[in-house]
Amino acid sequence: MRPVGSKYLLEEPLGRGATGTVWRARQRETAGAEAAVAGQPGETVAIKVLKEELAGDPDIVMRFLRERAVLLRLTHPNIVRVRDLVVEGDLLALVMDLVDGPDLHRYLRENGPFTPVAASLLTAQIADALAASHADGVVHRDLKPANVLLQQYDGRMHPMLTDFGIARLADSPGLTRTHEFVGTPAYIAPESAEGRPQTSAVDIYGAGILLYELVTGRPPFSGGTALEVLHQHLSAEPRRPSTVPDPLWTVIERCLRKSPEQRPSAENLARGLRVVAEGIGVHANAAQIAAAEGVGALLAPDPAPAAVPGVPGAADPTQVLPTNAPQGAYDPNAATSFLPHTGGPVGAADPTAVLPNTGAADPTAVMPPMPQGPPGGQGQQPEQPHPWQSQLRAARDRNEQTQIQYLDPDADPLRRRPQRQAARPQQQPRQAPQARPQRPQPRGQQQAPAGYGHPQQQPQQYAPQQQPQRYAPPAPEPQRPAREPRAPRQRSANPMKIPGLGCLKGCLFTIVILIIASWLIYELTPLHTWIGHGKGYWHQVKDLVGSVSHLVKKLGSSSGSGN
Ligand SMILES: Nc1ncnc2c1ncn2[C@@H]1O[C@H](COP(=O)(O)OP(=O)(O)OP(=O)(O)O)[C@@H](O)[C@H]1O
Repeated sequence: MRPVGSKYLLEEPLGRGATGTVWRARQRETAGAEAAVAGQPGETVAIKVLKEELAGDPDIVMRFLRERAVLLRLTHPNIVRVRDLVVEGDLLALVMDLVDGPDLHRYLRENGPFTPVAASLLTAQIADALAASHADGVVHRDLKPANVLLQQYDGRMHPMLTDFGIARLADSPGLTRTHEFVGTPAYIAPESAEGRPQTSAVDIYGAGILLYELVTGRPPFSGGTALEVLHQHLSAEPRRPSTVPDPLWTVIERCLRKSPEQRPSAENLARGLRVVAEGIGVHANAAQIAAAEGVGALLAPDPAPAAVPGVPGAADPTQVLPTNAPQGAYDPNAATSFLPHTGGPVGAADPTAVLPNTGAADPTAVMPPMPQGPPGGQGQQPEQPHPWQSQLRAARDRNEQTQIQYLDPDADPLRRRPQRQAARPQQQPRQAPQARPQRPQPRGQQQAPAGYGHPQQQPQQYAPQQQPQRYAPPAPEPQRPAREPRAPRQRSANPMKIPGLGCLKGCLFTIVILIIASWLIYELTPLHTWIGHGKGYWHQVKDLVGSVSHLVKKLGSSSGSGN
């Protein structure tokens, strides 16, 4: 167990995000006066320990300290309370109330979409939290289901917005120097994607995406890469799913307006959603139905939206399309990313939309600093590729160089033995493996949080977005089984070993057989009386050998004298 400051002990990690790791922790002693909640020894809390990249930046530490008061004073029934901030050496940590329950992203994944009524009521509470924070001048900027925790009490689920101010902290001058900003591509408002000035309306856009995801199970904009998703935020209109009632669609559509000035205020959003929930419920009366149908009139924009101070590139309306592009199938629920800005017009990013496929990128990665262009990017030569494009190209080139291809073992120069043979036709690269099978979704009745209406009759199973066809490295060769230790060589049945004789062994054996056979024939037949006149076999053989050698000698001497 690791101590955090003198007052807390980290017990076990609850999860990891882009900005840090959240731990279940225990209070050792009562916190000092600087904490918003003193707490009691033994009390369990949640502590978000910020990443070293953040904690190691003096600008961020300064901002952390400056924002302390804002973070500690944000209290609302639908906001996870920050109890204390710990700055100690290179450690920055936020001590929060521990929420006993899943986050909304996990809940959706496990239970499928909500009914329109349940989705409206849940989002209304999130809008309440936003209204309170916007009134205090705090913009969340990273609204997404993973940042909504579902607290369970009294058998009900109660949404609690967390990670308030984290985006704001991470967006300190320390990071803006590097032309980066914080966000999650599936939930990023168009103005954030373009690096335009941001206001509290970015949270309304996030609420619209979240509401859409609650009723359909997926966010409205998807694509193969983060860049594609961002393009859609900028230019595509969300498609209306057939299951969404008219009044609810009016609310979603207004939240997802490209122009921030046309989105409702958080307060009006909360009110509108409650009117919709009443009007689309099965027990709605005529007046409620009529009110829901007229919800558009309630969704007035905020006349004085809270501005996001010090947004990178806020002064540069030409900055477009940031992405850290997890280049591979894009996960809409990827963690918050630090996204580098690009310069150049929107269209300039089009060629780079075909991004090199580097596989699953670490969604928590902080992109390397981008070289600074001229202030505002205004003076940039149109023909010069933006550093971001150059970086993409370099990554693509690297990829091409290191492309993995199946190599026929016979064609492998490291394995091939020098031998003459006709050139083989080159083997085709192997087919990419089939897409991974989808995880089986939990079946059975969907359980909506109590208090949010009944589950849908036919709960739509949440399914991850269809991943587009993409290059996949070939399947690794199946691992060869480890070679069995070689079995001791089988000895021949004939234990006799005559070194150097080789196949003569058989001849020798044949001669022995012939000798034995001739001996038997000589002894057992009348041959010995006819030929040998009673002499024994060996005697006869000796005589025979003697007369043969005599004959050979005689022949030799006669041929010698003849010469
Ligand atoms: N106060 C809390 N009480 C209990 N669990 C929490 C609390 N805050 C966060 N968690 C859990 O910790 C995990 C990580 O949280 P974190 O906010 O770091 O991740 P995230 O929101 O998924 O990522 P990102 O930083 O990209 O927004 C989540 O699964 C969340 O459910």
